Amino acid sequence: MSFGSAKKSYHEKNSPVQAYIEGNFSRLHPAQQKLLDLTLQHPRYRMLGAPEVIQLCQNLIRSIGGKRVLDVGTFTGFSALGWALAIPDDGQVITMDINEEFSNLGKPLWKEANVNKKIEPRIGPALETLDNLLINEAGTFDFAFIDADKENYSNYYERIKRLLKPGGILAIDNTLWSGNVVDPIVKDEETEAIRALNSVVAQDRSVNVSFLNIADGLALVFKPSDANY
Ligand SMILES: C[S@@+](CC[C@H](N)C(=O)[O-])C[C@H]1O[C@@H](n2cnc3c(N)ncnc32)[C@H](O)[C@@H]1O
Repeated sequence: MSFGSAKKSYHEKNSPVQAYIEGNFSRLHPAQQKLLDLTLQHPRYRMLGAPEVIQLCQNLIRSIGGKRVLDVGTFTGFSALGWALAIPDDGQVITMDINEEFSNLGKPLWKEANVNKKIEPRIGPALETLDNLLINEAGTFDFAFIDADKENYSNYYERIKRLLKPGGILAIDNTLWSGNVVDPIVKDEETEAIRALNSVVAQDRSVNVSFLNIADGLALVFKPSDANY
């Protein structure tokens, strides 16, 4: 089996199907489009979240009336901007990264979209930020997006389940990892970490799940409205 084409970066794919979907259904705010264009010039642009994943998650946030969002992995702030645009004025996005500089690209666009006051960057290892939030804010978040270091995906999952409100939604990005998760030859640490997380999610009967073959793979985890954890 060949995974050659699947291993191309999502942002380098340019199929007619993708062009059709983007051409007809993309609803990026002008500030999102600017940040997308700017980030694509960044040397590490491959880390950028896929626009249709961001749009899907924005729609989920709007549908559940989400106000408080956790964003694990800020990079240039493209995902954080999406969540901030989807929540009301009194909402809050806590976005986490170990690198403070990446988000300097996005901050002027957060301001341009007039959502900067809703976004709170927390610099440092996301695991520490989540542990600190667990002290007083368990069960208070409507939506979370995991998109940082793959080795910690299972740790993020376990913490975020408790930080979400009953009825809250968690989206986990890159769960296909360019197809590597189904390629038995690939055994690097990141691939193994994503496989381990996928296996935990697949077997976790305390949540509802959907695994989407969109962009680089997206696992959606729904905390039931009667959850008691
Ligand atoms: C894939 S990028 C995030 C992309 C962003 N969500 C978007 O939609 O454009 C991953 C980010 O996670 C950050 N990161 C890596 N390890 C981390 C850690 N232990 N704690 C917090 N952030 C981390 C990296 O610095 C990088 O900016």
